[in-house]
Amino acid sequence: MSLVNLSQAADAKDRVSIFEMGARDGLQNEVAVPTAAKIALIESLADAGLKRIEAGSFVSPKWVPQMADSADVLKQIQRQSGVVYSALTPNVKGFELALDAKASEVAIFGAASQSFSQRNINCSIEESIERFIPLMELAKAHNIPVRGYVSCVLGCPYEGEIAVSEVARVSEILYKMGCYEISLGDTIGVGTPQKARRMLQTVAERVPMDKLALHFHDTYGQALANILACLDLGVRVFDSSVAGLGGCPYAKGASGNLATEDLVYMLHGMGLETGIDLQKLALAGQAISTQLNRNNGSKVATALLAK
Ligand SMILES: CC(C)(COP(=O)([O-])OP(=O)([O-])OC[C@H]1O[C@@H](n2cnc3c(N)ncnc32)[C@H](O)[C@@H]1OP(=O)([O-])[O-])[C@@H](O)C(=O)NCCC(=O)NCCSC(=O)C[C@@](C)(O)CC(=O)[O-]
Repeated sequence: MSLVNLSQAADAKDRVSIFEMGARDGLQNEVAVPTAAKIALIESLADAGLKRIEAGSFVSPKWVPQMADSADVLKQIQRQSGVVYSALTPNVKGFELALDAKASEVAIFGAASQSFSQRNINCSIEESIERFIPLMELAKAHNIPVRGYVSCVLGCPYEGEIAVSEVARVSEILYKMGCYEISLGDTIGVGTPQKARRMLQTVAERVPMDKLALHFHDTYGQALANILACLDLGVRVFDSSVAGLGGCPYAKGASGNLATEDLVYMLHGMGLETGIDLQKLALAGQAISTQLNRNNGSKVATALLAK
């Protein structure tokens, strides 16, 4: 049996939803990005047709100073109707700040690895779940949708291999707590196609496939292959980062998410719709790359803009 039923994936004229991570997952690792540049990035992403944009995070500014201006960013962006501007919130304090800044939705973030949980949010997996309970209650009371992340689904920078059963267990807990979607994060980008596929299949036994998203960092250049290997299982939500920005400050060596431009190019090539204008997206990625004085991490954008 072939790894991927490409014809089935390509025949499905359905839409794919992309959650853009550049302004949060991307910029959380970059020093001294002016607030105005973050705002310009987010506005240009919405102009390019992105409908789901993670705009910042309300975490401790001592832990992640790069995100300390998230309230200013969310308060100052010109919003487009139909676009979701979300923020990470690890606890009630973060949720209250996100609410005040009028985030359209928030995300809680847990992990399938105890060591990563401890390093990233200073508590065990079980303690993190306890912290999320009052946040979920508040979100429900305010009618704010909550997304859930599970990190280290294909490996941990501190523990190595992570059991897929543990990924499925944590995913199911977050889903049953009320997260409307669970994003499965290959935080350090070590996954390969068959592993990714097996992991998704196992999680989908406990959380419906249409409530799952894939969030693959591209450290080893496997992210696009992993997504391709998972597409025919029915997953239709992917997290990616314009110009391949980013990485996690608590996962040493982790590079950015898969570049959104590269993902969109592949999906369009397969006949799948994203609603994204690739040329505008490439220009948005180039602008922030120039601002950061770094090479554009998207091969597709580099090729398109060289024409
Ligand atoms: C979770 C905490 C806060 C626990 O940190 P802690 O030190 O255990 O928290 P605490 O409750 O003891 O509070 C300590 C201080 O932080 C403040 N504080 C407490 N909470 C907040 C808040 N929400 N916003 C602002 N300030 C906050 C609090 O007020 C206090 O201030 P002080 O009295 O010392 O001045 C900390 O560990 C933290 O901020 N971690 C953030 C880590 C992070 O942002 N990591 C990157 C994002 S996750 C990621 O990238 C992975 C993902 C999602 O993309 C998926 C993937 O790729 O796998």
